[in-house]
Amino acid sequence: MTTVIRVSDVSKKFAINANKSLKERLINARTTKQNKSEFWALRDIDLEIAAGTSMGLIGHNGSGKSTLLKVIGGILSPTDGYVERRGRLAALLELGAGFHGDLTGRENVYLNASILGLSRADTDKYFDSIVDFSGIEEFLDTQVKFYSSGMYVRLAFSVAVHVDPEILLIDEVLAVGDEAFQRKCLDKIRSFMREGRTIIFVTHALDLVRDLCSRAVLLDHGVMQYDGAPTQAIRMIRDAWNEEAEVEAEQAAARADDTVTGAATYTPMRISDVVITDGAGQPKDTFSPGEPFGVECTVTSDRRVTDWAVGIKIENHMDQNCYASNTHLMNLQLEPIEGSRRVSFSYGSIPLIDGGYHVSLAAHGVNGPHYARAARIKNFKIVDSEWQDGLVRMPAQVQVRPVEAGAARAATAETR
Ligand SMILES: Nc1ncnc2c1ncn2[C@@H]1O[C@H](COP(=O)(O)OP(=O)(O)OP(=O)(O)O)[C@@H](O)[C@H]1O
Repeated sequence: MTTVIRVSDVSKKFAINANKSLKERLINARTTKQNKSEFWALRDIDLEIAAGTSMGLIGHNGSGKSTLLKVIGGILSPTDGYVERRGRLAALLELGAGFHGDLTGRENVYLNASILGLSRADTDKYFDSIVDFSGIEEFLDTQVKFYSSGMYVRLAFSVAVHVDPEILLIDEVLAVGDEAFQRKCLDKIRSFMREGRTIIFVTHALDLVRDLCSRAVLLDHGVMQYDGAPTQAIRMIRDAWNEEAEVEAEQAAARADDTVTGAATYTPMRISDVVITDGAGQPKDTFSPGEPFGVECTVTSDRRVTDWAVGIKIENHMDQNCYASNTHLMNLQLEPIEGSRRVSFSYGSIPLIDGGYHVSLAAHGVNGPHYARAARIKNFKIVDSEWQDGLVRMPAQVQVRPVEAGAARAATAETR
């Protein structure tokens, strides 16, 4: 396998100026040096990237992904170490980079294409196709400073993929395009991959990394935490998010005792001793999809309340609501409460996909006010070796059979 990019022992340091404004800088000109602090955005990164690799760079905000992509693209030079590249490279790094605001879209196509190494004659040849792909023909003679961010990206992506790059670097910019254009870009990226080109992209869309990449690099505070299979990198980042969520949950739990709200009539209730279980009362926090699952809590009311219900909600790490219900919707008529009640929700199976989840509970009137909330009070994890998109894990039977009699045998597959 030919190596097209080699990143050797790369570190990148930025100087951060404490004097933010020009005025501050002028006033403190003499002490500028003292007001500068250093910050390492990347530390000791080594990567060898073979031709045809599709690699995703993932990590939390500020972990160094864009910096690494810029260093790979030669837009930033490393403080230590070096980068070697082989082959024509096109990069979509920052919105509008490579574009001149006062020039029209048409003029920028020529300018940008020449920066990316395409001759005037070749640009003439590809021009119609570039414009056609971008879908912004009617704005071609408008200065790009009047473009929306989506229009910028449409034109920039279109130029980048028409200059016949062997290496394509893409930062999060595609996210600003509308859904139809994003789909078109992804189709183009897939066809680039089939042609054996090398693609490196930065994204927060983990599903995309799983779908498109053969390799993923996980950065954490500028340090490479993992380099390998996308599924493992995604699991590691989700675990890190879960840990953060657990800290939040602990803080929420600490507050839960006094998370009592009422409408005009204040009715103090408390939710405490929340446990995630195996559906039969045993504490458990990691499940396979389809396993029994349960949540228990104690609801306490200092005074008699006749109209009450308990609600439960499960959200994923993207804050998407995966499930919500309450005892009233489950047709359970609760006896009036005064004192404490142990409430347990049991489910025969938990049909969610691999990932981390948060459980929230609430006590409220059947149609009325909230008496107590315990938001994101507990977390649990679903671990699944088979990857699926969406929210729910649906057991499936698939059969592919020949239409012509006797042509081939039917293929069947089953997931539980
Ligand atoms: N030109 C710069 N001068 C000073 N600090 C910088 C500069 N560029 C980036 N940084 C800092 O370096 C760190 C890494 O930034 P970078 O943009 O590479 O992170 P990222 O992982 O791409 O983040 P995000 O997911 O938010 O886009 C951040 O703390 C950022 O503030």
